[in-house]
Amino acid sequence: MSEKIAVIGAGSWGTALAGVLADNNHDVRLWTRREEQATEINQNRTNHKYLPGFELPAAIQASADLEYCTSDADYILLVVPTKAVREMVQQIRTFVHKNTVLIHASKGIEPGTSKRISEMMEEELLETKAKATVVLSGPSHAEEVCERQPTTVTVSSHIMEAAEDVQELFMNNQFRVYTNQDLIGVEIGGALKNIIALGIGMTDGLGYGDNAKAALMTRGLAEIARLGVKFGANPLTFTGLSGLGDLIVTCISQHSRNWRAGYKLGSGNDLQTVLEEMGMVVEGVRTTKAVYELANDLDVEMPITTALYDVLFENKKPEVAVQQLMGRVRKHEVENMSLLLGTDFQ
Ligand SMILES: NC(=O)C1=CN([C@@H]2O[C@H](COP(=O)(O)OP(=O)(O)OC[C@H]3O[C@@H](n4cnc5c(N)ncnc54)[C@H](OP(=O)(O)O)[C@@H]3O)[C@@H](O)[C@H]2O)C=CC1
Ligand SMILES: O=C(CO)COP(=O)(O)O
Repeated sequence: MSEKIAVIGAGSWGTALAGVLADNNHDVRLWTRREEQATEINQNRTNHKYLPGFELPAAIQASADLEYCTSDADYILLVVPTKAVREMVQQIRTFVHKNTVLIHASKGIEPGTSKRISEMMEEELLETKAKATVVLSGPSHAEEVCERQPTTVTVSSHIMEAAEDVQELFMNNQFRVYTNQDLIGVEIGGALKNIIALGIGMTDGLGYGDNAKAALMTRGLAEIARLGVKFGANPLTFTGLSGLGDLIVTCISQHSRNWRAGYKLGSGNDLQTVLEEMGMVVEGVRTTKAVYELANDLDVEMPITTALYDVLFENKKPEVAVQQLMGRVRKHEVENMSLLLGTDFQ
């Protein structure tokens, strides 16, 4: 069945997901805040800034008119950087009604409030009630989705029926969608893997090898799970697509902006210059700040996040941060995880 779907955000991920939905014969309206980008997409079938070299499906209708895109949409998919989520929900909430399913595909935690994306969305909806909020997350770089390479993701919601509807919306032979009941775990895994990818980029920039990469990924996943479980997440979610899966792809892929930014930092560039050069969102930077604050408030041990925070915001040299991580007091590897598994999780 063809559904009407508004995609809010014509960056790389919003455009790629609009392409999946267009391939599935839905009525797709892609909102951009730039009129000239809407014209480019509609006339040339390209998005040269974010997805150079790709031809977009003819069925995507781009527009800078938010009302045209959202007013009678069955689904509204929000795909903007975390820092823009609140202002976008404020703009779309007059077009949300009790049958609208809100989906988001962003990955981040808000500094200052420590909120997940779905929490920010629900706050900004005020008294407006949508049918459900659903998150879509997992190992999925936009470029490979546009190439229609095999990709798997997870959708999660407190309302399982809505998650299943969203699964149906996106599923096709190249894009396989799983459901997961653990909304908290799915959002935390997707946001926090960016911190570890920045760290791995940094060690690559410093010239360290695969041992360092494997160490950071493994111990990084342990600290992501440690924080997630504190919020009631199911530890097994972190072994799934939105946890380990996304951690792997973001740490090893040539497409990862977080890895690339980390690499430039490890090669000696300063943060300001790196972010200006990227021209695309590097979510891990703000998420490192948010999670560092959260870990301190909750007294959760997150040594890799702390090391990254010191490099990004306290001018610590990356090589010094690595030495300090390696010189920490000795630990038992699985002790914490077995404690986690004894915790009451959903
Ligand atoms: N790219 C990917 O492969 C994946 C990305 N994600 C996540 O998706 C989210 C979006 O990232 P992505 O598409 O990659 O980002 P990009 O950097 O590719 O594009 C950012 C988009 O957001 C728009 N934007 C920026 N600030 C605002 C604002 N204040 N109000 C409205 N729109 C704004 C930009 O518009 P303009 O061009 O006008 O500046 C642009 O369309 C992130 O959370 C990311 O982690 C998740 C999975 C995969
Ligand atoms: O989340 C992503 C892949 O699943 C995108 O990661 P980057 O933002 O690092 O490119």
